[in-house]
Amino acid sequence: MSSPPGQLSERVRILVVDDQAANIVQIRHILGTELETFAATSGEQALDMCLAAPPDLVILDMRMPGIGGLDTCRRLRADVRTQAIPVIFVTAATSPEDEDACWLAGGSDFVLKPINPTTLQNRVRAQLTLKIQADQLRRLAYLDGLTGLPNRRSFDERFGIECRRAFRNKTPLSILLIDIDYFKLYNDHYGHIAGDACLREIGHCLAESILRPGDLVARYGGEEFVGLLSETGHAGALRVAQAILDRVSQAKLGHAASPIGSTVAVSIGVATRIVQQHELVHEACHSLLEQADRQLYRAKQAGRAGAAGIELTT
Ligand SMILES: Nc1nc2c(ncn2[C@@H]2O[C@H](COP(=O)(O)OP(=O)(O)OP(=O)(O)O)[C@@H](O)[C@H]2O)c(=O)[nH]1
Repeated sequence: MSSPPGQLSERVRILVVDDQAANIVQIRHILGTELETFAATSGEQALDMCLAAPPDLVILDMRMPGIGGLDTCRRLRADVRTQAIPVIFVTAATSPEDEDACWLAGGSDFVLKPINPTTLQNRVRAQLTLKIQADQLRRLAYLDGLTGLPNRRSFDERFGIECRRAFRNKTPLSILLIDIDYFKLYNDHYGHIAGDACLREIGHCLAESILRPGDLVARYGGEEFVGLLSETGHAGALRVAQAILDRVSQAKLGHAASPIGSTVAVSIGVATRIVQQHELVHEACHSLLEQADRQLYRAKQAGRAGAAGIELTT
């Protein structure tokens, strides 16, 4: 399959799902070797594969034993981890009801059997082009352009999800607010371009210190970053804060204008809480952020280059 220049240059992965091995072979042959294809022979297997490593496109046989193509598509759409994967149905059915069922299940397009190779190639190309563009937009919307870390919007969305999870499971949730010390003086002394490079370097230090898969580190705004540590009690959060202080200190980024030392340092405010049954989740989480901000202020007042924390038990 030859792709339009510049459109499908990324290495894309396509999952072909059909209970008949011969159909899988035919589709893979039509798509050629330029695109990476892999196969599943049931809806159940396809769902597992999509969760383990989401493909860029699923080509799905409508009628299969087990959960079938329509149900497989519905389940992909119902899960946030897989809902953005486009699905092209392959179907022998031609009635308007069957067509409708494909769209209603969340299909992006469909191709009739017997498969016309050119039709399949063109529809695959169209869906992949849209998917790549949508991925790029998502990246722009959710990543901070300067540091490459998740941005404030990513944090806000994840914070809401983690607050509700912490409330359901009665597990502690910790927030770290991290602020570069005397960053205005850094900018004044070295200039804004060096300031931007410093922000990138600190972002890198944070990403290396906040390591658990469920954790998130994001740029909160300006020279402030935020760490979200799910299922983490106060002692654990203070340990992560110390790891950040150590990592930033090891980076030895010169700060000749700093009143407190010769290298860039950060201050960290830490707050931990278990959301109680009687509380409104939204308010409890808002107060967690507020408390982390107060602790950051305390860390600054205490001389900077350190952390202050509070464990909230209401
Ligand atoms: N280079 C650069 N500077 C930024 C960016 N965002 C915010 N800043 C600067 O960060 C500085 C923050 O200064 P302040 O809030 O006064 O705090 P500070 O100098 O770090 O002092 P303390 O926080 O009290 O230790 C300001 O000079 C902002 O212009 C950015 O994206 N790039």
